[in-house]
Amino acid sequence: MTDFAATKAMFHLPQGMIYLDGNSLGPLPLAATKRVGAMMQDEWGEMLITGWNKAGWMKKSSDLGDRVGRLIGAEPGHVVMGDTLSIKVYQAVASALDLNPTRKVVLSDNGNFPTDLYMADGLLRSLGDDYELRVVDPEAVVDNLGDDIAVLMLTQVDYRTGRMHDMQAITEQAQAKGIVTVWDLAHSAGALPVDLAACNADFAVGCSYKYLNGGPGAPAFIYVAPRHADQVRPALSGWLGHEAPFAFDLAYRPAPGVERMRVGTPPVLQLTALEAAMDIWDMTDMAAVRAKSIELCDLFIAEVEAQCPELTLASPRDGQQRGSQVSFRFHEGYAAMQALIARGVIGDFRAPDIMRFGFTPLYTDEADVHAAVDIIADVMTNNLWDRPEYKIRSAVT
Ligand SMILES: Cc1ncc(COP(=O)(O)O)c(C=O)c1O
Ligand SMILES: Nc1c(O)cccc1C(=O)C[C@H](N)C(=O)O
Repeated sequence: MTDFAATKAMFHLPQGMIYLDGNSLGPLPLAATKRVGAMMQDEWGEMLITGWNKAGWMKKSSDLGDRVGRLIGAEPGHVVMGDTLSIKVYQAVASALDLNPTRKVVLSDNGNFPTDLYMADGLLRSLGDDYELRVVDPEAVVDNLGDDIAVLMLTQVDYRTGRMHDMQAITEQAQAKGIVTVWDLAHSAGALPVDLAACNADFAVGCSYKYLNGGPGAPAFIYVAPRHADQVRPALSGWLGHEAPFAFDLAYRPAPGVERMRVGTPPVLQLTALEAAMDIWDMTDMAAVRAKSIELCDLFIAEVEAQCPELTLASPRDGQQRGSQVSFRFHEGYAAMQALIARGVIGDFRAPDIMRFGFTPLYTDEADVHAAVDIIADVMTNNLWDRPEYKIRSAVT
């Protein structure tokens, strides 16, 4: 059981705004302001360098890794926080390739978030001309699990449409072909129950600024399965992944387990904000979050389809096949989203024509869905999007 009215009261939700973009950046947990303020004052301010020991700054990456790990079905001690997701993708793919040294191909799909493809491409280019990044349609992944594939790198939930890959089935099929798997859980962690251990996943990565509500720039996480954790060789062999960072040895020796995936100094202010967010997650049950998320998404789809025939559903209709977002296609989707934002309904736009809305039961309820749909219907029925100022694209969309 989760008391969603209680969790909603724990966030700062600006007056007059219906926030449907927690799939990109979660809102501020009220306790974070005080907690980060106190950390700055009492720890950074008063303790200075001694804070690393006295305030336990160095342990935060693994303590929080375990708290995030609970939401994604990781074995305790097998998730660590740090760096950006792009970096964690690079590390996971590099280590996965290293476990499969006779093969040279990384397989992914064209629904993946571009940075994952860019990072894999950059890594493979540095390894030599005989390495290849092969990108296929999401529906063609299973048919392309050939004997030459070393690593399968997929994002479980498509950032544009919310379509989900079946992690358990695909992992099993890939491993049967000798392929090592890397799952990006950016749109899964905090959005739906994930069970990495039950899926026998090899590596997983994700970010903490979306559904987890750790704030802009919050650190990423990485999971390495227990059977690989003491075997993998980190490609980014930073000193904090060393067995004895403060021995200052000139030779690199990896730390035991997933700790070796740490690179450099942890972002302590961001980790402190994430602690406040995880206090809320500690009160929740992912099965209840999932049930509520499907209810909210289904309600939104039904109401939008009843009132806005101009919009075409781009997400799977079946809640079990969908993450925690709903996307609609509209030829002037960018302008329509700007018109909505101007009226307090915050979603986002993904090229070429997708209007994307995230549903986050911790702080979004049925009343928000009804209120948002009223405004969407007004914008669509009365063509309120058709104004030149809504067509000027900003740098960040
Ligand atoms: C699937 C996925 N991977 C990676 C990223 C980005 O990673 P980073 O935190 O490095 O910006 C995002 C979103 O920004 C994403 O949706
Ligand atoms: N990480 C972001 C950023 O730094 C700025 C703006 C947006 C983002 C995002 O997270 C985008 C997101 N991954 C997406 O699904 O589109």
